[in-house]
Amino acid sequence: MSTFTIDTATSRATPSPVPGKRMTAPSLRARKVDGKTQQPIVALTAYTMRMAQLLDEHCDLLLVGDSLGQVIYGLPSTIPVTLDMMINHGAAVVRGSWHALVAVDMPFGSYEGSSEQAFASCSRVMKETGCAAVKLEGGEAMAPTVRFLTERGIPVIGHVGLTPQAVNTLGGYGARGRGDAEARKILNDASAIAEAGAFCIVVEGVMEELATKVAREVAAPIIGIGASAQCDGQILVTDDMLGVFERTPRFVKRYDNLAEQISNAAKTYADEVRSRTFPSADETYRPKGA
Ligand SMILES: Nc1nc(=O)c2c([nH]1)NC[C@@H]1CN(c3ccc(C(=O)N[C@@H](CCC(=O)O)C(=O)O)cc3)CN21
Ligand SMILES: CC(C)C(=O)C(=O)O
Ligand SMILES: [Mg+2]
Repeated sequence: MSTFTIDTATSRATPSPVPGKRMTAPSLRARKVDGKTQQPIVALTAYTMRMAQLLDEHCDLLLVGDSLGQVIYGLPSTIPVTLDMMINHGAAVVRGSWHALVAVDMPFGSYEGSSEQAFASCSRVMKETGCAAVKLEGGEAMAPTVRFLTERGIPVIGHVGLTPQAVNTLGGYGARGRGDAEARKILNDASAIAEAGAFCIVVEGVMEELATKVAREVAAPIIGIGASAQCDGQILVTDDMLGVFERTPRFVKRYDNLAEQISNAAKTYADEVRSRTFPSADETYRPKGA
C-alpha cells in the first residue's frame, strides 16, 4: 500500500507511488508490438477509493468511467455526468491505487467543442485528480483533438463503436458494425484515433469479425468490451461483473452475485434489530471486568 500526503492547497491527497511502479501510457502501449500482444491488458472501472484498493493489484488499467452516472448516481444515461463528478471520483481512485494506470473518462460536453476546450477540461482533470491519462469517445472527427492533447502531454485512450455519449444520435445501445458501411466507418475511426496518438483504444459493442479486423489493423492495443476475445485487452464495468448492478448488457459476465449477498446481509441485520438480538454483549460498551 502506498503512503499519501494531503495537498493543503487543494485538500486532495496526492499518492506517492513506489517510484517507477505505476503503469504508464507508454508501458501499456508497448504491450502490442508489430501487431502482437503477449500479455492482454486487464482493465476494470473504479469509482471509489476502496474499490480501487481492491482491484489495483489485479489490473493494468483502472478507468474512472462516466458509467458512474448510471451506476453511482442513478441517472438515465451518461449525458448528464459533469466534470466535477469525474474529478471527485477520479481523485478517490488515484488515492486508492499505486500499481494500475488510472484513466478518467471525459464527460459529454467537456471536450467535443474544440481542441482548446478539450485541453482545458483534460488538464483540469489531470491536475485535480493526479490521473495520468484520459479517455474520450469519438472517431475520425475527434482525431485532431487527440493529436492536440497528446502533443501537449496528455495521454489519450480512444473509444469507438458503441459510444454511449452518442446514444441520442445512435438511437440506443444496440451492437454496432453489423453492416459493411458501418463496419468500415468504425475501423476507419479506430485507425484515425490511433494515428493521432491514442495509446489504447476501447472498442465497445461490435461484431467479432469487425473487432478482429480492428485488432489486426490498428497498431495501438485494442481494449474490448462486448467486442469478442480477439482484442488486445478487456474491460468491464466492475459493478456489472460483481453482480451489484443487475440491469446489464449481454456482453457482461457475472463473476459474483454481490447484490444477493448485500441484500441477505441487510435482511439478517434488519431481523436482528427487530428481534433485539443485535447488538449483543460483544458489541456493547460496559465497564472493564463487568
Ligand atoms: N453498468 C453499466 N455497464 C455498462 O457497460 C455501461 C454503463 N453502465 N453505462 C454506460 C454504458 C452504456 N452501455 C450499455 C448500456 C446498455 C446496453 C444494452 O442494454 N444492450 C443490449 C442491447 C440493447 C439494444 O439492442 O438496443 C444488450 O442486450 O446487450 C449496452 C451497453 C455500456 N456502458
Ligand atoms: C465501459 C467503459 C469502457 C466506459 O466507458 C465507462 O465505464 O464509462
Ligand atoms: Mg464511458
